[in-house]
Amino acid sequence: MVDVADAVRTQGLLKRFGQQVAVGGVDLVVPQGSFAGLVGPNGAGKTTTLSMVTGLLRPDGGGVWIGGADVWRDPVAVKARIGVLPEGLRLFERLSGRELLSYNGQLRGIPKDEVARRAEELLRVMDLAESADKLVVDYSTGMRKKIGLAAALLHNPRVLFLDEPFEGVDPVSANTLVEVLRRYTASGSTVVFSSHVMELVERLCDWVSVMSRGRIVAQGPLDEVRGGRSLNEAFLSLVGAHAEHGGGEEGLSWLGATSA
Ligand SMILES: Nc1ncnc2c1ncn2[C@@H]1O[C@H](COP(=O)(O)OP(=O)(O)OP(=O)(O)O)[C@@H](O)[C@H]1O
Repeated sequence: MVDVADAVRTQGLLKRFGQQVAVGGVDLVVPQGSFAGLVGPNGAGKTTTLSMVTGLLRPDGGGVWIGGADVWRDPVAVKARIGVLPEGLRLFERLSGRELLSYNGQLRGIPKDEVARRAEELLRVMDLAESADKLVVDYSTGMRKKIGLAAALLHNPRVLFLDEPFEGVDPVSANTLVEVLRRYTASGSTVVFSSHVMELVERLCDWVSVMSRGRIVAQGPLDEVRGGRSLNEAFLSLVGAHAEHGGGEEGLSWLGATSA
């Protein structure tokens, strides 16, 4: 049964690329109002999962529900409820930050005056007011993440999906992002973000899903998944650090200074 109290739920989500199973039957659950982290080693299937959950990549099997609505049967209704900051963020480079927000708001069908009001507030909160008329192509990595997040928030979605939102973002900008996201979840909205940075997930999240090799290997409230350890220790024991990456200290005997 699909519980509408869940912001996100997938059942048996499956994706193959040729012979390779990238996502092999994922049952992801994120309760409403969570600040949820999706973690896993490189290639675990996080981006592929998030792409299917947000309606960007068609699954080969299984289902996805957001607030109880089927993403692939009812995409228009679902897309009105979600905001997405995808990996490798593609933006309209030849627009200014302000124009980008205005264009996004109009695409979402929000009245022009309201778009302008929200855009100004978002630009101010994101510390982008001074760069609002600069072209996006001239933005730095952190500025791109911030304008991408502003664009994803403009229509006030109920669930926000962020793929590696803090990658390449300096600590000051990261703090700004965190403050905005905290305020957003405090009002009952849900954030789902993927990350490799365990300390960040531990600091921000109250819910964690751990993926390894295309499957969920642990999922639940942060403290339950940690089980009295640091999230990093729990993560390493869950994903089997040595098995997954083909051993640790052995090999590379040629690397480093030698006395010979
Ligand atoms: N378009 C594609 N074509 C072929 N294989 C793909 C494609 N996209 C992903 N894969 C494969 O699917 C697997 C999962 O990739 P995915 O990008 O979802 O992992 P990830 O957990 O997001 O990794 P990372 O942390 O490195 O970003 C990988 O083995 C990857 O090589």
